[in-house]
Amino acid sequence: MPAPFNPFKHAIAKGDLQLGCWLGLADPYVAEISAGAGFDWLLIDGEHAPNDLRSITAQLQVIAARDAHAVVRPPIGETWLIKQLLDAGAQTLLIPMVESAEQARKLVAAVTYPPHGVRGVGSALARASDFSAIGDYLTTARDEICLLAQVENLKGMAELDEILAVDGLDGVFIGPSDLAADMGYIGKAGQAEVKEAVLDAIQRIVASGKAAGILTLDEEMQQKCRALGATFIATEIDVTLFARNMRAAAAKATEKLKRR
Ligand SMILES: O=C(O)C(=O)C[C@H](O)[C@@H](O)CO
Repeated sequence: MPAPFNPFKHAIAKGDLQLGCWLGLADPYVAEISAGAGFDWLLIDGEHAPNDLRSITAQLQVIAARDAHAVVRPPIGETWLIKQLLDAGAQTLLIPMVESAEQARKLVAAVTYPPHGVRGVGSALARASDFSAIGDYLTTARDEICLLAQVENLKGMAELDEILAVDGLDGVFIGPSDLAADMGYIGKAGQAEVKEAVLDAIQRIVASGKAAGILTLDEEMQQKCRALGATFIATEIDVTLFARNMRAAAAKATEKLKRR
């Protein structure tokens, strides 16, 4: 029996749009609710949210029971951390702060078993192999792993063409917030110069034949990125959705019931 089919990997390879939501509340209950909401993919954020291997695993478990696909972002693209996340059952990884082809090649090696890569063999213990129930996991896992690189600073943008030429990399995600900061517009991802750089990068990624992705709450940017051929677009963030609605609810109740 082979490794589980990765619908997200094959969908973005065909150019099929996959709509996603960022999960930063770092809770399996929220992940389960989100997984039933109708998004195609959910980003479990280990970079900016209070996630660790156990909380990421718990979210992988609940999402697996629904139709959404889990994408995991580690805080950094370290080989040992990638090994742990893949063994925990993550099949799609979004690696932040990729800024060179050499770095991208090391990431490809980290998700590939020897002799072509350096992923450590531990499938006997791993949720990824259904605890050894998937007999052909070791020889089929790589075919269903989707590796995505985040390019989100000026160095990475300058190296984008070389990064796109790396075999084994499925797609490139442009991070508008970090890119804006490195361009000198911190907190201003909507700055015209930033938007122009993002759209140019999306166009180059699509032209290279790899999948292009982004997270943007700006509906105009979502439409423009899709029009350029972006296939994995995150349109919401659970933290901002929750915080915004909680504040609005408190204000509404205060307005109606408590005259200060
Ligand atoms: O740079 C970006 O934009 C991203 O990588 C997304 C952010 O990390 C995410 O936390 C939303 O701000």
